[in-house]
Amino acid sequence: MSRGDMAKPLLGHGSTEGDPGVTPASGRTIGVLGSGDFARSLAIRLVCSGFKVVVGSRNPKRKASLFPSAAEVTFQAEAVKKTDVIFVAVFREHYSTLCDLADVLAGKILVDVSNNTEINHHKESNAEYLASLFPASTVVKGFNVVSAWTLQSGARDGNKQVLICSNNQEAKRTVAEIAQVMGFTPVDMGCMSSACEIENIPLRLLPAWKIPIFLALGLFLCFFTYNLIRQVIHPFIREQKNKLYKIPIEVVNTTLPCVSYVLLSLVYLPGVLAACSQLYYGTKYRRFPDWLDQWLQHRKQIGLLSFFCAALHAVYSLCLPMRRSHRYLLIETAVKQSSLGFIALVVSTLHTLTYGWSRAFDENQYKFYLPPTYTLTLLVPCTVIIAKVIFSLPCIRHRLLRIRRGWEKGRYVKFVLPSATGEYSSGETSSNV
Ligand SMILES: Cc1cc2nc3c(=O)[nH]c(=O)nc-3n(C[C@H](O)[C@H](O)[C@H](O)COP(=O)(O)OP(=O)(O)OC[C@H]3O[C@@H](n4cnc5c(N)ncnc54)[C@H](O)[C@@H]3O)c2cc1C
Ligand SMILES: NC(=O)C1=CN([C@@H]2O[C@H](COP(=O)(O)OP(=O)(O)OC[C@H]3O[C@@H](n4cnc5c(N)ncnc54)[C@H](OP(=O)(O)O)[C@@H]3O)[C@@H](O)[C@H]2O)C=CC1
Ligand code: HEM
Ligand SMILES: [Cu+2]
Ligand SMILES: [Fe+3]
Repeated sequence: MSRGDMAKPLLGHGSTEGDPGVTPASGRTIGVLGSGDFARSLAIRLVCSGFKVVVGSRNPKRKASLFPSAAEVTFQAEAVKKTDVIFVAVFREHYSTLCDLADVLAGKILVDVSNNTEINHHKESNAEYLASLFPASTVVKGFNVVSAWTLQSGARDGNKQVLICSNNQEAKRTVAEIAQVMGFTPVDMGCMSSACEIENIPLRLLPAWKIPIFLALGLFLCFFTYNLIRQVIHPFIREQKNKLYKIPIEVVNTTLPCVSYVLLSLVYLPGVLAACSQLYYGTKYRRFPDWLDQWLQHRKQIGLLSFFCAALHAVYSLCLPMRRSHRYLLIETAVKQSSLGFIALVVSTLHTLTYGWSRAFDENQYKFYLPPTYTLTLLVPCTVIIAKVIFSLPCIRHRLLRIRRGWEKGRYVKFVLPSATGEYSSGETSSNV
């Protein structure tokens, strides 16, 4: 999705002077249908921004106490009569229950703030559905990208942008003004056909974390089981020693750095695979397979989870009663933490190599022939580092850099024979920097 057009605000400086027929945004009465979380936060925000607010509820008496006293809470039909801009803070599933209001809503602006629970769950967007239920009203899509929490806590933190779309320019302008008075930055997303895209935006945030979180949990489970066998089950079977007390702290604290470490290397592995693919096909214009594309896009989240596990490990370790021999390790790991990224990967690996080397050949360390966790965690990171070193060899690096600037192997082959005109004497001419 291109974000370029999201950056420009809809209005310059919230000027309303030019329109004689339009009441100045602030001081206007705004309606809110529904009395849920979003409606409440919206009402608070509107009141704070100087608007008069009328809330329409099916049960105004019971809900009135939830709203600021400056907001009027009344029956749906009553509320709608008092205003011509109404926020519909009701779930899509309940839109049809509002149909009785169609007459009073005629000619007014309805703002659809709804989100979806699944991407493209319905054929048409919620806003288009609302518009089809109320053909005499004007529907504007907006505000769904801000959460009830952001509305209440103010737009200072988090996203200040409010994406708006509608088929009616005038209505869109009115809603944009309201957003601006409320302290948001309205962004014009064009006509109603953009509503579906706008509704799916909040959902995209979750899938970005889904795969990395499952990955981290999966790794955690694997390493946990592995360490459990080595640290608890093995002593129990071989020496009849009960070491269950080790589970909550020691086993977890051995598992966390391993997960963190492997996750960190998984941040760099897709870049290596990308380079392999580009070198193999000799072009950067060939689309990667979907899994690699997904992986490249999830690197940031994987990296953050890795950092999170390392931080948790650090907290665990610092809270543990520390043996003297661990001081040395502590200093070293503290140094490790200060330099994040690829350097951290290399340093962690060097550290683990030196620390794990002696263990790798010590037979006592092989419980049930299972190598120490250290040795195991080294596999992926070492692959990544070796690959990175190989790719930094001048000849390969040069080729990779050329590919990433647009040079293509295919074209090189095609033009390698000097043509009659001598125009393409070398492959270099086809690289466009
Ligand atoms: C979501 C996503 C999808 C992608 N899909 C494709 C695809 O379908 N097909 C395809 O061929 N590529 C694709 N790319 C690859 C992209 O163009 C980069 O070549 C690749 O991601 C580089 O790997 P990296 O991020 O690990 O590189 P980094 O680790 O960031 O960089 C590795 C080295 O290469 C250098 N480098 C990186 N990019 C460039 C550049 N553009 N010009 C010069 N030097 C550079 C860096 O300076 C560094 O030295 C995709 C990238 C992403 C994020
Ligand atoms: N919560 C959030 O952070 C965000 C919510 N949204 C959107 O805002 C809308 C409302 O969300 P939210 O406030 O969280 O939901 P709630 O469930 O908290 O509130 C929904 C409200 O709808 C009203 N309503 C009207 N008709 C019906 C009906 N037939 N059945 C049930 N309720 C009805 C109810 O008010 P009453 O009983 O007074 O009539 C109820 O309080 C949704 O479309 C959601 O997607 C968008 C962005 C963020
Ligand atoms: C302040 C920060 C840190 C402190 C105080 C710390 C402390 C410790 C301690 C005490 C141990 C021994 C645990 C045991 O054997 O039971 C340990 C092990 C380990 N630490 Fe850290 N650590 C820190 C940060 C990190 C970081 C950032 C990494 C890298 C991701 C890391 C990777 C490891 C690894 C791989 C082990 C070995 C686990 C095993 O026994 O198999 N540590 N750390
Ligand atoms: Cu886009
Ligand atoms: Fe949709």
